[in-house]
Amino acid sequence: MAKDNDPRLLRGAAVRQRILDEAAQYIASQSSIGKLVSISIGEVAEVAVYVRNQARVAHQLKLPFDQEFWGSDVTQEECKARLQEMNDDPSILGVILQRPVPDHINLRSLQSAIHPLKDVEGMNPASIGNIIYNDVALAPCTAAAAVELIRETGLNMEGLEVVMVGHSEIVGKPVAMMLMAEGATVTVCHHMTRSVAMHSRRADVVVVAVGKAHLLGPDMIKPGAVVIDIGINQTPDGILGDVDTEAVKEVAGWITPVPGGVGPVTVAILMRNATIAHQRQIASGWLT
Ligand SMILES: Nc1nc(=O)c2c([nH]1)NC[C@@H]1CN(c3ccc(C(=O)N[C@@H](CCC(=O)O)C(=O)O)cc3)C=[N+]21
Repeated sequence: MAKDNDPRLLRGAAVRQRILDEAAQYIASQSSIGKLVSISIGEVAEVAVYVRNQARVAHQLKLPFDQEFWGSDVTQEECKARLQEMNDDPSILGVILQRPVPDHINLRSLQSAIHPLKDVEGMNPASIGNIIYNDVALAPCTAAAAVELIRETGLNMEGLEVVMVGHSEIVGKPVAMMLMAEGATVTVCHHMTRSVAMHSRRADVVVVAVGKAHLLGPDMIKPGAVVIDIGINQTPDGILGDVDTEAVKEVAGWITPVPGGVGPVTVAILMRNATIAHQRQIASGWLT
């Protein structure tokens, strides 16, 4: 196992603390602030882990927090009605809808039902479009966490060759857009890409968000590359990332561990997004 002070490990702790300190300061400066509500539909292990950490950190920050668990038999109409109520509830600051949702639920329709000013994950189609215009202030949390960790290396992002492995709407695509906004040259690989290795081997930075344990091996990166592992795979050996960390860290220049890398920063970004939503609600005259 990597030693704690292994310089090749790009840990999330320092980035997380900076972001949380800023959010805590903002929250303390407000006479009052609404609550962040996290909605889960059905039982999903990695969602439970995420929501538990949201609750813990919100409590530390003194940010009011609520979690709602909707049964996997909930109907689309019931979901939309509840989201509409939340949009109109002044005690609620923002809403995050955990993924995945049961197959019978139309996720995009629900994301659209969360008012953009309460959309703390930036996944309402009206919100995610901002990223195309380089407005990345309020972006999907995991994607923003990956970008913050690349920035932590100190590498100049302009012209940086980045390969994003995975093209999900909540991670892969936002990461690609956000890094392009920083001037990087981004290649996005996915399940139809003929050879991922052909692309990843020439990359300065490889970001992996596929959901396949140890998908990325040491032969798939060039020496000194930055490797950002966004995978959270439940396996009989515990939670593994999408990268074979022990083998890849012998070749990489930096590599984010799982746990201890992107995950903790994701939670911090969500808290920051909540404070940004609050500022936007004030700017829009919703709040005084
Ligand atoms: N709309 C939506 N957005 C998400 O961002 C989202 C989601 N749905 N569904 C579930 C996944 C999973 N996810 C995690 C985030 C942080 C940790 C985390 O804090 N991990 C810690 C360890 C956690 C622990 O073991 O306590 C770490 O990696 O160090 C885990 C999982 C976000 N997700």
